[in-house]
Order: sequence, then structure tokens, then C-alpha cells
Amino acid sequence: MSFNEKSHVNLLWRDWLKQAEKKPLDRWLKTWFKQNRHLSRSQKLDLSQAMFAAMRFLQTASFLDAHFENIQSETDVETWDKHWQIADLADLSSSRFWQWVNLLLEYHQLEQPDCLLNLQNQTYDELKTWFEQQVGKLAKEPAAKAMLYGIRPQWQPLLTQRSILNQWNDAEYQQFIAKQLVSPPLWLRLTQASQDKMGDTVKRLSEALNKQGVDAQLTEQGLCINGGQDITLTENYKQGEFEIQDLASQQIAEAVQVKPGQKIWDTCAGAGGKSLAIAAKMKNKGCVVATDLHEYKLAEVKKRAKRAGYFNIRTFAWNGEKPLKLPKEAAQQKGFDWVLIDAPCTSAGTWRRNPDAKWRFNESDTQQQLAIQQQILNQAHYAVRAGGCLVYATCSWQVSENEAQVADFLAKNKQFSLIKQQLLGAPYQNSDTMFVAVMQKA
Ligand SMILES: C[S@@+](CC[C@H](N)C(=O)[O-])C[C@H]1O[C@@H](n2cnc3c(N)ncnc32)[C@H](O)[C@@H]1O
Repeated sequence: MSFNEKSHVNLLWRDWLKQAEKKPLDRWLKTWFKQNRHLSRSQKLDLSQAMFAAMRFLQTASFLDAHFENIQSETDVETWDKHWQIADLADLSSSRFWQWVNLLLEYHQLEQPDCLLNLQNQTYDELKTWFEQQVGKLAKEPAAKAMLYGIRPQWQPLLTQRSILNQWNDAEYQQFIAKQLVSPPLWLRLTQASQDKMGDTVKRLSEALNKQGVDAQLTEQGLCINGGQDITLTENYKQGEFEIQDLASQQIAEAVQVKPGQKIWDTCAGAGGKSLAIAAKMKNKGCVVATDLHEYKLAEVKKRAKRAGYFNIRTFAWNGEKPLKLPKEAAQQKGFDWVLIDAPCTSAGTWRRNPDAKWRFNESDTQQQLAIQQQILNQAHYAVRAGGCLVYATCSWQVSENEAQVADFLAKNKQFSLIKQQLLGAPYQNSDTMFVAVMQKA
């Protein structure tokens, strides 16, 4: 490791800290690498890996340093957290910051990027000796223990609420927080609906991807990718044989048990992940109406539908403020068979994949999201036909955005009854954590 490479990781961290408003890390890194074109592909991968680790542990590193310097005692983690902000990290030298991150990676037996391994020196050994003496004590205190896994103390009551509702035992809770330390794999969904997840088509695809240098793995839940070549460069991707879609997200689409010929409204379609998965089951018969607040996202739906060969998806802009003006065929049958609300939310269930997002999360954002979710539920439910179903989903594990919203909706709309509601993904599966509820209209 040359002096330059060492300084890159420090420079990278300093530049990230300097942003007034923190952009999503993957986009920010892309721009940063464009400005540092001399870096090789493997250096970029190594630096990205370090930055993702930094996002998981940035508060933990800050806490350990304050504790090490005797600024903070481990007994009042919650009080310390109330006053803590990301800007405090500017007072910590970059190399010390990275040493704490590296120590935490080592402690959790996670892969350590080369650029961090090479920052190990005498100070690192001192920090390590101190950490090893302290960690037992820290792990006995719930808030401090969670912080060792990058969980902010103020999120703990929310996590406890989830854990009680789902009756997680200690092992499940531990699994949930441990899973927050690693990104889930990329899950693939075959475009030609092969319901048999271990069938011949998927086996052939898995072999073809492995031959092209992609680390594809066939599991009981389906096909997932753990690294290797860029999957979007493979022939199979170019031919439209599969879509990249998280396992929990696929399960939300599966909760919409549509039949060919039916009418579906995907209210918050975004770039169309669920619309496409739903259309895959319809054999181009019936209609999927995909709406979203943002028209540019709908352009992506159209592009993806064309690539997959689905001609029954129609797109409209809709902002959730008024009921949708029904297309003729849905009006004739007095509504849609299925209305899916894949609601805007805090996205807390995707922090494994996007750990930087957790630092953009705050209570007032949650309140804002709760209000939008209620508004969309209030306006969209009119479009369900008698006997049809409303499916409400989020990519959050927070009870307030999920079971509490459903209970509130059902209390106000007695013509709907709950068929099922379920938390999907981590800790039960190696994916994002999401929620789905199916409600039927009388
Ligand atoms: C969870 S994302 C949807 C993801 C998408 N269904 C998929 O599977 O890829 C939520 C979507 O809600 C949209 N949205 C936010 N506020 C909205 C509103 N007031 N009315 C309609 N859509 C809204 C966002 O633009 C975003 O695309």
C-alpha cells in the first residue's frame, strides 16, 4: 500500500463529511470516483467497501472514541446519543476514525478492506487492547450493545416494539441486529413466470450466470447473487430473462394474487418493480394501471415493460390527493380487483443495503411519511371493487408505519376486513425487511 492509497481513504472520508446535505452514498461515490479517475477498479471497490463500513459504524466509532478519551462513560449512552450529531466526527482525526471502523469489522469478523488493514499501527494496537477490555462490559448494557451493531440508542424503543409484536426470541433479535451489518444478496426474479423456484429454467440461468463470472446461488427461496461480475452486463440480463428485485419485494407482489384478465392499480409504482412482477402473472390479459407522483419514474416503467414484453401496463401521474379517475374498463366493473399501495415510507427495512440512509432518518420524517401513507390509503381505497382487495406494503419494520396504519384504516373503513398481515425478510430471510397487509372489501 502506497502513501497515496492511505491518504485516499482519509480524503474520501473528509470529503464525505464536508457535504452540507448528505447525498445517498452510492450516487456520491460515483461522482467522487469520476473526479478521481486514476483509481483502478479494485481500488474503487476497496474504498467503497470501507465507506459502506463507515456508514454502518460511524456513531459507534464516535462513541468509542469519546469513551476511550474519557469524555463519555458507558452508563449513559442514551444521554450521549441525544446530543450526538454526525458533525461531531469532524473533531476526530480520519485515521483514528478508520481505526475504530476497522476494529469493529475485526470484532464482528467481517471482511476488512485493504485500505483499512494498512492503517494498522501502534495506536491501533493500543485501541484494540482497550476495546477488548471494554467490550464485555459494553455488551451487557442493551443500548451500548446495540450500538456495537450500529443501532442508534434512540431507535431502540422502536425496535423493541417490533420485537415484542413479532415475539422475537433473543436469537431472532440478535439475528436482526447482526444482519444490519451486512448487505443482503441481490435477488433475481425470472420474467417468464416460473413459479417453481428450483425448476429447470432457473437452474439453467444460474449455471449460465456462473459461467459469465457472476456468483449466482440457487437457494430454496430463489436465485441470488453474492458478487462477481456486474450482473447487468450478462447476456441473460440483456435478453430480459430476469429482473433484480429483493426477495421481500417479490413476496409483496406475490401477495397480489392476480389472475389473467383482472384489473390492478399499482398506486405508488415507482420504477415499476411490483407492476412488472404482477404483470408477469397476467399473460398480457387484463390491465395494470401504474401511477406515481413522479412522471420520470413512470417513463422507466414503460421502458422496463417493453423490455419484458408486457403490453397491458398503462401509466398515469397521480399524487394521492384525490381519488383516481378510473380508466373505462375499471369504471365499467365498478373498480379494480386489486389495489396495491407500496407506500412511501422511512425505508428503515433497507438500511442493511443502504446504511447511509439510517443517518437521514428522524422522527419528523416519520411523522411526514405517516401522514402521506394515510392520505394515499384514504384516496385509493375507493377504487377497490366489491369483493376486491387492497394490499398495503412498506419497506419499513416500524410498527407505526405498518400494523398501526392498518388498524387505523380498518377502524375507519368497516367495509374492509383483514385477510393477513406479515413482516417479510430479515430476520427470517436474507433480504431487506418489508411489510404487507391484504384487506378485502365486502
Ligand atoms: C416504496 S416506493 C415504490 C416502489 C415501487 N412500487 C417498486 O416496486 O419499485 C414509493 C413510491 O411512492 C411515490 N410517492 C411518494 N409520494 C406519493 C404520493 N403522494 N402519491 C403517489 N405516489 C407517491 C414515490 O415517488 C415512490 O416511487
